[in-house]
Amino acid sequence: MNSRLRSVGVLLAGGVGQRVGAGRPKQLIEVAGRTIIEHSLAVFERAPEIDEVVVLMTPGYAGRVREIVAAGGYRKVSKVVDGGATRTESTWRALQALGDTECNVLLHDAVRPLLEPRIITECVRALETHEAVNVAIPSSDTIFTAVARDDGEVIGEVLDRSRLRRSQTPQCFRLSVIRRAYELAMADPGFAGGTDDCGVVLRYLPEVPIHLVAGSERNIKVTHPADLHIAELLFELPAPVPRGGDDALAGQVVAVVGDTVMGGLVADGGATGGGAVPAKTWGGAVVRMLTRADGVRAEDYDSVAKALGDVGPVDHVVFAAGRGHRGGLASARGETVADAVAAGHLGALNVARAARPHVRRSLLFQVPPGSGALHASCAAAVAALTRALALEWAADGIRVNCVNTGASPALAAQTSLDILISDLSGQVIDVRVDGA
Ligand SMILES: Nc1ccn([C@@H]2O[C@H](COP(=O)(O)OP(=O)(O)OP(=O)(O)O)[C@@H](O)[C@H]2O)c(=O)n1
Ligand SMILES: C[C@](O)(CO)[C@H](O)COP(=O)(O)O
Repeated sequence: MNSRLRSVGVLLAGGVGQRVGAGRPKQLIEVAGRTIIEHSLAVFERAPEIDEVVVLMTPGYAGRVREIVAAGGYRKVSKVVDGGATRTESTWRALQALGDTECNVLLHDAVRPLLEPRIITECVRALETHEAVNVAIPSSDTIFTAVARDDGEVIGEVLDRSRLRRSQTPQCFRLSVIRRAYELAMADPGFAGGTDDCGVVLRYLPEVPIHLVAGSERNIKVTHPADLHIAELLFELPAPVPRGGDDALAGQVVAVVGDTVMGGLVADGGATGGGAVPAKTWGGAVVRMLTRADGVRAEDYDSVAKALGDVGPVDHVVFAAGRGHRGGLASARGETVADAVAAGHLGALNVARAARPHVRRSLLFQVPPGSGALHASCAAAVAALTRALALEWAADGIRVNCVNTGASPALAAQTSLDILISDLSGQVIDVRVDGA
């Protein structure tokens, strides 16, 4: 089969969100700093496998989506179309909007904003050899049928859980296949719609096997009010970080501001004191260390801006200047508090501001180990900065992440490397403790 087909992501956002009951479509509610639909848009925009995105929006709200698309710089969005009265009708309208050229179609509930890039990758790969693909996870609950009686419901049959899966999205098809299934459905007076697109293919093209790709517990559908809170919390949970190889950063330039976290690491790589040094442990990148010994103090914006300006364009900037503190706040000296805030929080803000004109790919904040209220409040400030800045810089393709480092510089280095080469953004991640 043709593995070079275009892949079109279709965001089904035509619903009204009656069960959430917010008085407006739930996909326009903000979670973790941006609307639910924008989270979904961002995942498809960033996915290298996706060529084009089409949005089906609740009638009356297409203008709002166009504003979000323009403000966020979502260049893959080609059309914003009015959705239909049901999910099925919205899919049908999407298929009519897609033209005649064969392509892969990934139909995704816009209200599943936590879709992982890995799932898109696996779906598009599966479409190279299958015409229909669904995303599903096992059920951790026992599922049974309910039988109605006069005095209420009773259990009918307990189903074999090992064979049950919970269906998610995207549901993915060759365009000609899903279109054919829908044409047959629409011509069938007995077709009463359904709750998903795979059901339509299963019913009208039973000869087409629907291949399964592993979904994720994170990929929830915001359906009820409580799901808004769950989604908010899930956004704060670190996403899985793929493991980077030894030369993952080959050909790239990394500027590291500070050496409280990374000093030992770069020495391992053969640092010779402030210049450009090839650091094996940094995946083959050229690392520029900008340290206090060279007059670069994170709490002093001008010194950071000058140093980064002298380095010029860099692929990644790493903030490694925070100083971890331990002990109770009440007994801390004034200078200790000022030092923690200056080097940690203010330093992170300064490095971000100074890095912006030069950084091409990502900014990583490294939070050193520490304990107590002083340390926790500085770490929380950097975490909040990470999430907010990731949204501010997303339109320019610059990712922002944070790693809570542990005692081992080697593990901090590996986790940091993994984050730099990933496509994660807005993530606050604890260092890998397993070294895996
Ligand atoms: N006419 C419709 C109905 C639903 N959807 C989309 O299908 C996805 C899953 O549907 P659901 O969770 O049921 O959303 P709503 O229909 O908005 O919710 P409710 O049933 O509570 O009104 C959502 O992204 C929703 O916007 C759609 O595109 N067109
Ligand atoms: C497509 C779906 O998300 C798969 O689980 C689900 O069937 C949508 O159902 P809804 O009733 O439209 O929310």
